[in-house]
Amino acid sequence: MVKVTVCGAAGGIGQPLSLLLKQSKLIDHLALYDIVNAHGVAVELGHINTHSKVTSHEGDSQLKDAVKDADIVVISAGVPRKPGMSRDDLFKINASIVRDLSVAAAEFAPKALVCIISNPVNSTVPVVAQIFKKYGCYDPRKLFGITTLDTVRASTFLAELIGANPEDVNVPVIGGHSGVTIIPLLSRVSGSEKLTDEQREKLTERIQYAGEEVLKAKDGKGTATLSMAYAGARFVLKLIDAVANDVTHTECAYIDTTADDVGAKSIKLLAGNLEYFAAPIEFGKSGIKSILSVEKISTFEFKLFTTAVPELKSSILKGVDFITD
Ligand SMILES: NC(=O)c1ccc[n+]([C@@H]2O[C@H](COP(=O)([O-])OP(=O)(O)OC[C@H]3O[C@@H](n4cnc5c(N)ncnc54)[C@H](O)[C@@H]3O)[C@@H](O)[C@H]2O)c1
Ligand SMILES: O=C(O)C[C@H](O)C(=O)O
Repeated sequence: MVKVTVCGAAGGIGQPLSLLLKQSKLIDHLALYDIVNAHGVAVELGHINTHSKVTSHEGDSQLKDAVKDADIVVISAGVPRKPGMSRDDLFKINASIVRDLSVAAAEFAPKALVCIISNPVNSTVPVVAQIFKKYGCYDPRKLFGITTLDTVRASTFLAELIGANPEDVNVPVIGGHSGVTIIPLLSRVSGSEKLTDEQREKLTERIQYAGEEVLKAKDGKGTATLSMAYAGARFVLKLIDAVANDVTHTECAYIDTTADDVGAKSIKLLAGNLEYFAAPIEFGKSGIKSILSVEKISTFEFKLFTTAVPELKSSILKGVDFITD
């Protein structure tokens, strides 16, 4: 019996993400939670003739049932950016939303694999960790900040430039999910050696600021939703497969670097003591199995990395300090 709960299910990301999850044969129970409109979304998705049962849960009083005994809790609840805002500007509102939802997860689904989409991911992931620690049920292997959209974008943009099929390109993206903390490892993809230095720099900047590209194109009406739902589903469906079929998958995600002491060494060699970092990971039904090495990076990528570290450190601290006893 696999239960997946989507928190923020009536939102711009939550709706298409729930639709994509509804297509999975591996989910038995898809629970949709939002403070508004979850019922309408759930009734409609419930008409789709795929395996999972869909339930709706609206408002605080129904949060417990939404998350109770979930195997996977996905949090996309919160506010998206408006023009002129940074992701960090969302912290004031979204940190409290993510905190309250993770309190419910810690109380009623303490063993769940928890996936965070709500921005600023670099800080909201530490908020969740602090809550699970407070409730005595923290397992660093089970917490994931979803950064798959960065890999999806980097792969699309690189494929365009080198004339490859985008489906055959998979660019690992490390660091975090915001501006300069987004570090695409273009050098890991064969064909990228064709790029000139100028192309590499421009491409890296486009990947780092692709969220702004969508924000601008939507002209004040939100940020990435559909591509995020695609990316979120890609990650969560792999996690579901891991849970249901006891198999191992690989993706990049923003994780607690203590999840795997051995793998974290390569990050720590680069970064000193960063507590959270986006890295390629292998995961199975109990969460992270190993953090894959990020040591072999180019000089250009190492420079990106050193630029990212101060912002990552302060974003992590902001999330950690948000939860006090
Ligand atoms: N990780 C990523 O790569 C990535 C990509 C795109 C967007 N995001 C972030 O995802 C978040 C959601 O974006 P969106 O476009 O779906 O926004 P949205 O406003 O369309 O949807 C958010 C939903 O959250 C709900 N919500 C608000 N407070 C809630 C609460 N306490 N409990 C449950 N639900 C609540 C709202 O009712 C709404 O339905 C934003 O923070 C955005 O910045 C992250
Ligand atoms: O840019 C945003 O604010 C949303 C998201 O983080 C993105 O990368 O598209």
